[in-house]
Amino acid sequence: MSDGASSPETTTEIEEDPHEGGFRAHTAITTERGGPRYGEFSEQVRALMDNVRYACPPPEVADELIEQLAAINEKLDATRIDEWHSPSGTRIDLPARGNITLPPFEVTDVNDDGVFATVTFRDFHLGGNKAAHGGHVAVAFDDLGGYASAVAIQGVCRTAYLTVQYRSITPLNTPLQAHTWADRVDGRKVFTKGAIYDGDRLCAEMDALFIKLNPGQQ
Ligand SMILES: CCCCCCCC/C=C\CCCCCCCC(=O)SCCNC(=O)CCNC(=O)[C@H](O)C(C)(C)COP(=O)(O)OP(=O)(O)OC[C@H]1O[C@@H](n2cnc3c(N)ncnc32)[C@H](O)[C@@H]1OP(=O)(O)O
Repeated sequence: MSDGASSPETTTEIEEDPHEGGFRAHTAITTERGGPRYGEFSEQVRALMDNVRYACPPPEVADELIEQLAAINEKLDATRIDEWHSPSGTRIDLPARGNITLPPFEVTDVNDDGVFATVTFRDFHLGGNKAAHGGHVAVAFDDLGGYASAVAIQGVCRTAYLTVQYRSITPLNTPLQAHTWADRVDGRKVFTKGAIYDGDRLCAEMDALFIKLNPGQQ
């Protein structure tokens, strides 16, 4: 991420972030939560999902995997904490801020023209016939569009609507160029656009409205 990037209202200490609503008006930004290997941990989870998407385990392997996965889930369950303190979504040093539910993206620049990122849809984002699932494309746009809106209006926003035009196949396992930008700001409303390219080829476009949250808004 560029050093001079403007950022929405942020906080590094959760204690400084009074929680007044169901969706915080501040975004925690961290680089240490979850420890130095949280990125590797996330990547192992993505690899697991990639493998599961294409796995056809014979019954005896399924028996073994179920036991191992149950043990892993028990261990993970014991480490669960609340949404506001969890590393996922706050680790700006990691792909998709360490949120494994998002298509992994790396923000390459944030400037007056918006947010620029490289996004890679994985095997587990398969829709069909080697193309990314349209819903996952929308997920990438929602997060990166929310980011561009937050930067433009200096506060966390919620999506009011989001339309995607699927112009051509969005390939898997290919670093794609994503760009989202605030096209127009009108009070709390941020009309935001976006595009994802595979080289010169336009894969998808976004047209969305994000609304800045009022203080304490649920
Ligand atoms: C240096 C490092 C920096 C790093 C920084 C990293 C930080 C990154 C920052 C950030 C990244 C994270 C990004 C995440 C993004 C994800 C976002 C989501 O997925 S949100 C979940 C899905 N969305 C919902 O669940 C919303 C459900 N809907 C609602 O809650 C409400 O309807 C809401 C908030 C959208 C609006 O409700 P109201 O009560 O606040 O406001 P009202 O008065 O209804 O609307 C305000 C204006 O907007 C128009 N409006 C509202 N909805 C509209 C619609 N669907 N279409 C057209 N206009 C609409 C209205 O007509 C009104 O316009 P008039 O002011 O009168 O001109």
